[in-house]
Amino acid sequence: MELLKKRILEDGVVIGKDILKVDSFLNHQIDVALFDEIGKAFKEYFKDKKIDKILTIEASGIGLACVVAQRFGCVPVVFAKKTSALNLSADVYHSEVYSFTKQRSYNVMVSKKYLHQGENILVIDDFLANGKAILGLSDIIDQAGATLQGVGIVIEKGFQGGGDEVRSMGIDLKSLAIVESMEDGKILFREEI
Ligand SMILES: O=P(O)(O)OC[C@H]1O[C@H](OP(=O)(O)OP(=O)(O)O)[C@H](O)[C@@H]1O
Ligand SMILES: O=c1[nH]c(=O)c2nc[nH]c2[nH]1
Repeated sequence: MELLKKRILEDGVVIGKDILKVDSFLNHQIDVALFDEIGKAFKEYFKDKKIDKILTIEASGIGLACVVAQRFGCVPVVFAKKTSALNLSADVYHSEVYSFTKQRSYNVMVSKKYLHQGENILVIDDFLANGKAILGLSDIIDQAGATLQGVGIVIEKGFQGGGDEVRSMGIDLKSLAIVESMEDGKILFREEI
């Protein structure tokens, strides 16, 4: 998505070897007009799929999942929770997810009330790095007996390998921008085939 790549080059900041900071438009302050374009791009890619629900993981995926859901007839958005709470049902699907940015594991949970056997699920998230978040969500979808129809990611860091692992599992993964390298702070994108 050219608009997104241009924005990453203009406003993205490389931290160390492998963190791309895009919090001025993607995951802290949010550019709603850009989100709308992102929603359109995912709808265009997944337009032939029947989608009953969108699944994401808190926190950064939630806003994106909502704009994508609007493009699929306002299907429900469900997000996996990273911490337990008094208002979370005890009857949950759960999976262990290691957070690359927080450097710790979470037992992420989705109430059994909100994912059902036979449902067609589109997973949406802001970043794909080592792939742990997507593998955890895929595991939860399997536990529910639902079907993972595809995964939409805004920024994949191709050099961390998670995206290629997800593709090798036969999952239909669409990343709107794939960063191939960030050496010396210079962002290079993977050529699209
Ligand atoms: O492919 P992975 O290695 O799993 O990395 C990608 C995940 O990391 C980020 O979540 P983070 O844990 O930073 O939480 P946040 O959404 O609260 O920022 C991002 O939102 C993805 O969910
Ligand atoms: O803002 C972010 N930048 C990153 O490089 C990253 N990797 C996983 N999750 C991420 N979030």
